[in-house]
Amino acid sequence: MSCTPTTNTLFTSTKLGLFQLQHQIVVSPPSHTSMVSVEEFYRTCTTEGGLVIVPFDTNASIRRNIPEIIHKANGVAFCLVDVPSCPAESFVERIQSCITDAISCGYDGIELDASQGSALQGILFNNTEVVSELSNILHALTTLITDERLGLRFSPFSFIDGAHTTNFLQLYIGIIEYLKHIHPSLAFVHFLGSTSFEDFEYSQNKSLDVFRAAIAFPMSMDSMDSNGTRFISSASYSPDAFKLDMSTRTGELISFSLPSIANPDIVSLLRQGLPLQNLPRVTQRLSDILTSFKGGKEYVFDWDSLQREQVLQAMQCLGQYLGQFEPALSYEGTDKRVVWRKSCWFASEGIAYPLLDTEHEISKFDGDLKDGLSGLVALRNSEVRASLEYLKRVLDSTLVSCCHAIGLSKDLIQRCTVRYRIIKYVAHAGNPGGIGLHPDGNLLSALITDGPGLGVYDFDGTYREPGVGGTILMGGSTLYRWSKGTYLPTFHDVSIGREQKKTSIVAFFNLPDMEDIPQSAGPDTEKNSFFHNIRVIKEDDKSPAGELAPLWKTIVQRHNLILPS
Ligand SMILES: O=C(O)CCC(=O)C(=O)O
Ligand SMILES: [Fe+2]
Repeated sequence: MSCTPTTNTLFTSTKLGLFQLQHQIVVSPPSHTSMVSVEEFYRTCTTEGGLVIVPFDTNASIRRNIPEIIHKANGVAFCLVDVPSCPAESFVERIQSCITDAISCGYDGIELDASQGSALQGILFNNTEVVSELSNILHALTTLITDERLGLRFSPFSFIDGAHTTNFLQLYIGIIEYLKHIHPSLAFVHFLGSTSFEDFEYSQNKSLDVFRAAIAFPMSMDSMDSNGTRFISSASYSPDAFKLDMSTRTGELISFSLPSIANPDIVSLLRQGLPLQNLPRVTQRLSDILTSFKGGKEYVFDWDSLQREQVLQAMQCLGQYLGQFEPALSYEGTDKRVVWRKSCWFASEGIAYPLLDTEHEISKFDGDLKDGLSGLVALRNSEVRASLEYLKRVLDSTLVSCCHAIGLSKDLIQRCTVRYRIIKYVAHAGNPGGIGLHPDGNLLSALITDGPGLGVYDFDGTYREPGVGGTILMGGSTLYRWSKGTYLPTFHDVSIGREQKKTSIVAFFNLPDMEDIPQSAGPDTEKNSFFHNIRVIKEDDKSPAGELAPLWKTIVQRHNLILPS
């Protein structure tokens, strides 16, 4: 991740509302990361006279200190305000009090958060009159702050209550038109085109051009002047993307969120064309994932206590919902074991995309349609949907880290799809049962389970039972094939006792079907792509003479297994 030193307009002085900035890079650390010390971060953040956006901190003494630290480094400090889960009736009052407080702490301006998960986004998009609702809210704030000190943050590609509002493009264009006409001196609009997960930002790979163009109109995008409302974009930029010279093309400000945490001197690194670092914790995790997958072992992402509580609550909700299903027999594994289970599945176009909710869309996925249709019915239950969306976020976040670890290209990650199966195991007519030993037939699986039963069989002969306590990541047989044997699939089974009940959710992350896929660099230098055909892979996985045969042989030998023929 390095590039030649840049001399583009990114590093020229520019106006933002009342302020003169020394460059066009915006530092906007996310609020959810556990920073070692918030104050320490801003102390080491070399703003070089740029804009720094600071999430509103509930700790009053931190709130008071940060603007002064930023001002000492010649920066301009805006405070990002949101009142999480605030009901619509008290929103204006609560946000007014945050703004008053932030101004008294010495912030130069305010960024109102209307991005995914914010109270304002919820209020606006649950309202049929989005623009008039926004107009009322902004009107109530003008007594506290002038437009020149105010910005707004949006994430247009995110979803609300599980789906995009049907006409979201028109809605955002409507908002921009309104802002241009009624609040022409608004400092900026900040559009996010990426989602922040625990370790990495995930680009939605959708262009923000339509919003850029709406702000610039009637001028063209590349002649956007710096006097009016500025456009700030945030789209998981890496220094490589700077070769595109975005800022020169559009005159916009470029915002960095998650990468700034590990690189508080990001402005100077970008100026010098130096690579950005990952946090030491992330670097260590990527290396541990690689080691695990090279040995065919699972990798577990631990939960903190809050996450554990939320995960188990969501799992309980899914378990209860599945309780009403008719049980069905699982497929026969290699060892002919079967288990009664209640199950359905959900699909999404990819990481950070909404769960699909039409039969037409899910029918393209590799999975039995009957269970897929049960999934569509489940999504109509708002509690179930909320639990699924929460778990999807947890699972997606671990998948993103694994993709980085195994070196899946940005483009290829975007083309992969995910199917989420929820399973409740029930006693098999009073008899113990299970799912036979197998590797999953896809690229990567992320699994959360609320009880014991999962067993992992290592190539070195060790057996482990990773259970409740973390998100379990396993390589599949497609990862083995795609990586030309560099990563081994994780062989596992499920054993369910007489009285035992357990609920699991498995995210099956896979390459696009029936397409040529570029392969990772491996020992075979001649063949750099392979044709991915799920059906052929699944057949070959089961065949005693297939590509997995030597792997089966090792597992059977090392674990002294006798598989029924
Ligand atoms: O439920 C579990 O613990 C594992 C499920 C599994 O291996 C599968 O569905 O492929
Ligand atoms: Fe499995």
